Amino acid sequence: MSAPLKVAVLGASGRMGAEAVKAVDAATDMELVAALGRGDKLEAILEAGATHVVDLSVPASTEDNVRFAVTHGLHAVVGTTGWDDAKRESLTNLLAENPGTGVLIAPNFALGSVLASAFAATAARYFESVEIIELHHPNKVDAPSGTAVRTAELIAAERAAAGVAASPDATETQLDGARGAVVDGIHVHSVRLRGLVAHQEVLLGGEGEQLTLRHDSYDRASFMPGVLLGLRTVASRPGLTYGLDGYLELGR
Ligand SMILES: NC(=O)C1=CN([C@@H]2O[C@H](COP(=O)(O)OP(=O)(O)OC[C@H]3O[C@@H](n4cnc5c(N)ncnc54)[C@H](OP(=O)(O)O)[C@@H]3O)[C@@H](O)[C@H]2O)C=CC1
Ligand SMILES: O=C(O)C1=N[C@H](C(=O)O)C[C@H](O)C1
Repeated sequence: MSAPLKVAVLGASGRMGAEAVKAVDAATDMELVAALGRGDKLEAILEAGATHVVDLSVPASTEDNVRFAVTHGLHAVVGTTGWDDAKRESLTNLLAENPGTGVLIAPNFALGSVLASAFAATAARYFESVEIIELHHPNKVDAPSGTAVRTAELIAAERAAAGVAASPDATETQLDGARGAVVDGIHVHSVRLRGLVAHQEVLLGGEGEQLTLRHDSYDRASFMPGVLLGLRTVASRPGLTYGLDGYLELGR
């Protein structure tokens, strides 16, 4: 049997971080060597001998955390939101200077969510209209969700490749925001409601019909198989992988 992966969790006291600490602790092929929160020195990861980092902190700190890990040759599995095109490009350049190091940025670790986004992208070329509704707990710090942004990107890419026109919309809005945010031409609506965890619907409309693809995370345990899959795979995938779909055989 190979030696256990030595894992450090960043954002360890948060909703997701605490769940990841439990999941890593319970995995027989992993050893939790550090659990860091706000204010802890990143050098503690090195002192603990970590080979892998899980970042589940906040958008304001995730870039510094991951760049620190990569600079020291540690593989990183990242669930924190806020990784826009410019930040991912800059990270790709840093990874080129540190060959052999892998980073997975996964907007959503739930396998059902990853599949739902892939199904939505496949379906999107066959429908005239498409919009996304994401629904989350009210303590979420950002909107739209990283998952919705990623889903919109995948849908837009498929529609562009198929030469599908923009969704029809003759609306003149009376109030700013009434039609949600627009990501790559796709309207995204964000709901924040007590009692929710993480949910998304992709609405696909055609003449006389609608297809709705909905995914629900009722518990943060739903994200843990994806976190563990990421940890087990990331070292064998040097460079940056954006989306857990990159590690799954989705037949696309
Ligand atoms: N990819 C996925 O599947 C999922 C991703 N997420 C994303 O993960 C992130 C965290 O979500 P959630 O757990 O709900 O948020 P929380 O606010 O519950 O947790 C974030 C934690 O990070 C801590 N923190 C702040 N700054 C730092 C730092 N510099 N280094 C280390 N830790 C720090 C916070 O401490 P303090 O409280 O003191 O600020 C807090 O404990 C979000 O971006 C969210 O969108 C969430 C669920 C699933
Ligand atoms: O903050 C959350 O809770 C979640 N964040 C991620 C996102 O922004 O997509 C993943 C999931 O939706 C839960």
